[in-house]
Amino acid sequence: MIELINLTKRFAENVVAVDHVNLEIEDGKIFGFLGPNGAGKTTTINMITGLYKPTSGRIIYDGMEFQKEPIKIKKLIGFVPDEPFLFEKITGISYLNFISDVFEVPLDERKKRGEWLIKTFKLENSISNPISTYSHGMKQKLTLIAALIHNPKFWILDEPIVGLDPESAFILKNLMKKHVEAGNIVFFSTHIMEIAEKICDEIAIIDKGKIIFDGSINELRKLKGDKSLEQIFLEVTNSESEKIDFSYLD
Ligand SMILES: Nc1ncnc2c1ncn2[C@@H]1O[C@H](COP(=O)(O)OP(=O)(O)OP(=O)(O)O)[C@@H](O)[C@H]1O
Repeated sequence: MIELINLTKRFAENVVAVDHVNLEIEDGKIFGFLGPNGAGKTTTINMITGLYKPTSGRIIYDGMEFQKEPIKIKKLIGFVPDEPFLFEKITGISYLNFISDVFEVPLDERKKRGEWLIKTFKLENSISNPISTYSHGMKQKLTLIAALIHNPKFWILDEPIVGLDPESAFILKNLMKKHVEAGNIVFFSTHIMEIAEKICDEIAIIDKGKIIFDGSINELRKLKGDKSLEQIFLEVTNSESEKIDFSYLD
């Protein structure tokens, strides 16, 4: 379980990116984190993966306080950031070996799991090439493989589907489902409402740093009527998109 208690990040006196966020993510759930641009998704994800120190509040993984046991918890996390940091000069396989060393993945395990992931994401022909020669999507896939190579319980993925081709997106969605079937947790942010609608057991919508909805999509529909998630999202985030005068383009 992941618990966020009054989690807050203030970047400046008047910039509260994440404002007293309270969330509970149970084992066995795919949790979708939605919100408009600048809502606080990446800031929240950066705090729960240890990249940012919260201004206040608590982050608890399976009863362990993140601030007290960061190393132990980080070993349980597979993190895909919104902008991958990769070493361009080394090869894909050297990068995976480096990450496996950091996470102390035994040789036979990294070989088995690594080879399977490389094959599944169709990177066999490029894994021995320098990362600088990879396309954006190939870098995204390598980042995913590196995040999953130590078989972490908690997958924390910031916009993981952006940049993936339809086949890779399909594979990732199935990996996510399998992962939670085994009692683990997938926490991911997305702007793609169809994906959230299809695969999430639970969602939270954040807007201007505050959680404005937390529950299942069915619960959201009960509150807001039987509309598409996109319509409900635009409504609850007070989007003014319906007021845009597209006739300007005629
Ligand atoms: N390092 C920073 N310094 C100052 N302000 C920041 C910093 N990082 C984020 N912010 C501000 O915090 C708020 C939340 O940003 P965040 O990146 O978390 O949004 P997001 O929901 O991930 O947006 P997007 O969907 O565009 O990726 C924004 O107002 C942003 O300008």
